[in-house]
Amino acid sequence: MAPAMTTLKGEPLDKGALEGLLRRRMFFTPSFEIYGGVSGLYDYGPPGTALQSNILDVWRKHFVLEENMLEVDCTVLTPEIVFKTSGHVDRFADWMCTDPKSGEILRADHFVEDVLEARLKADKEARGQATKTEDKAVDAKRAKKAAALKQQAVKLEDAVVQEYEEVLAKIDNYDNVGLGELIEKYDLRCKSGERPTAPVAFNLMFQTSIGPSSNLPGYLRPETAQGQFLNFAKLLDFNQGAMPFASASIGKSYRNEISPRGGLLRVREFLMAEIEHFVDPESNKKHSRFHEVENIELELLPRDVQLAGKSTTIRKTVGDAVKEKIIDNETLGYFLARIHLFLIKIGVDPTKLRFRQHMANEMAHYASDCYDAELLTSSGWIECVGCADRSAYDLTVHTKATQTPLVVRQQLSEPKIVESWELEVNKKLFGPKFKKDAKAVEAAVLATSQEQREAFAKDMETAGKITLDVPVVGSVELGKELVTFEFKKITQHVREYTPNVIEPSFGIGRILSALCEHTYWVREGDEARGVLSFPPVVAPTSVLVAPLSNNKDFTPIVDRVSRKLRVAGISTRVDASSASIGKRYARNDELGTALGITVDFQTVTDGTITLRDRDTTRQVRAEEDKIVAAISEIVRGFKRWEDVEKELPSFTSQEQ
Ligand SMILES: Nc1ncnc2c1ncn2[C@@H]1O[C@H](COP(=O)(O)OP(=O)(O)OP(=O)(O)O)[C@@H](O)[C@H]1O
Repeated sequence: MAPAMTTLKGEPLDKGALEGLLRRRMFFTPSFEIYGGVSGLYDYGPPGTALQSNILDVWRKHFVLEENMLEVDCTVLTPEIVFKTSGHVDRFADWMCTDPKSGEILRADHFVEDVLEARLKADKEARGQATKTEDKAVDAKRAKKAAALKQQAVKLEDAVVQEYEEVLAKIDNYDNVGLGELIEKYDLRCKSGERPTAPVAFNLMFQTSIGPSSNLPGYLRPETAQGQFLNFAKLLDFNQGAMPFASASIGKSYRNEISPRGGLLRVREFLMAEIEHFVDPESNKKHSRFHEVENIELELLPRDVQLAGKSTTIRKTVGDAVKEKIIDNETLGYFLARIHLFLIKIGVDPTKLRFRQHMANEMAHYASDCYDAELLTSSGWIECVGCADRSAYDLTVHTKATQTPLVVRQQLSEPKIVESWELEVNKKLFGPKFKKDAKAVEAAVLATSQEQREAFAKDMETAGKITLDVPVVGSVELGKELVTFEFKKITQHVREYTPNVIEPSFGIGRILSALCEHTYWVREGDEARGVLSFPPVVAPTSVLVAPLSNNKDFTPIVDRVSRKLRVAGISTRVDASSASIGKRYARNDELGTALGITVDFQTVTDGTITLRDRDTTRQVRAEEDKIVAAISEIVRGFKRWEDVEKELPSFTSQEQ
């Protein structure tokens, strides 16, 4: 089981208090609430929206700008043929079962997980109680009673506890049959007391139809990736044919989750930021910048550890993990390290971050290896970034389906002699014979593989014709007069290959939600108050500007300071309300505002203002321009509060 969740200061997390804060301060809120809401749909309020856009800003700088990625923005609406080809129509599904009595729909793996975890929890509590009674037993009679209680209270045998823990460690590896067997073996019951129905596949995509005639079926995309793959040839051209390169995209995705839960953790509409890094498979997936990250240490939970029923991570440098093949290749290792650095930069607690390798059955249908960046939350360890090696799967299937070569043509420095089945098409006869389908038929002939050509050459010799399946057109017969096959030795000046793809895929809502838990703590005082210690680079608002009172002399100064901050591109919020300065600070601590400026009577006389740090509540005092410059450095991540404190005189006030 996942360890108990703590706050930034190591206290047990009061989830209810944090949720109350996030709701009260409108970080996010259920959509359509006044109509009763729809589960799995959330709106973001002002601080949530600002936090999200700051996380995205860091993401763009950390990945897109740093690596010259080609950012695209593709459509959400996607024709069915795309997802049929990519395999999503047939396989993008979760296992679902039903409570036969109440009709409640359950996600089968979550159901098994929940029941086993609840049993383990009850067992743990019972054991704890029995031990306490035992400790207190001073005479023989009471000791006997305590022993009897222990017998009664402990419901699970040690071996069963171990079995449950082993099942939970590899829960993602079970398919419908496996989950069904677990339900039967452990007699798992729904809330109604009944056993659920056998798990069946439920496709997670939202179906729709495009256009008024309803004859073009489509789906809302469940990931942004396909748009990037379909544009591969154009992107390669844009990149002047240079490999490797990466595309990136930020956009909404949609999944009809069986049972949304955990607030933003499992929703039906969510923002993804995805990278598709295209790499030559013959390069051993080496990465030219690997040396920059090879000494970074990661907490890894490899597949074999989980299969052994364990969940203890191993700490390794990325360099060693790649050498030892715990991480398959440099490019995958490079991105895991870059993901680690990004998450730390935005404020994720490094002690609540691990990288878990997928088990064979858990991997999406397109992936050949996958590591998830998981963050510890009050709902346990949650996947927030998936980093999959999608091999050449997507580009290959789309090439086949469309006869559009999504490949790289690499000029060889030395020509290569290869033996190959070549074909010749008689274009003059194609037009009259196939009319409007001529182009499609020709493309299908040209797209045939070496194996197909060899078989067709034999068919042509024996039967004098071949039969070819042409997408959309159907089955077509071609005689010798239309196409001929010949085995030739040819000199190749160009190597043609389908790139492999490494895909880091970020769920922004999950990251944001986990970040709120990781940065939350409670400041004790006359009244305990929540604080969200976001790093200044992502804090929803960088600076609070607060006049000490509503004295009219303060107004022009407040206006001038906030204008200067705005001109410097620093997000600012003026709070000239009548609440005490302490209350205004506390409100902004809950909002995660990084810094606070106060304009007071001294400002009117000597032009100095104070600057307060949210986390320490310590203050410095200096001239307006010096303070604005210091804020600018902190917000851009160039200086820390401690550096500013060394440079500017400190200031003490009663209400910090
Ligand atoms: N329903 C969802 N709500 C919020 N974020 C999601 C959801 N599904 C996926 N994500 C985010 O998108 C990222 C990439 O999606 P991916 O397909 O790898 O997820 P997944 O393996 O299907 O997730 P899970 O197993 O938790 O359903 C995830 O790491 C997660 O952050």
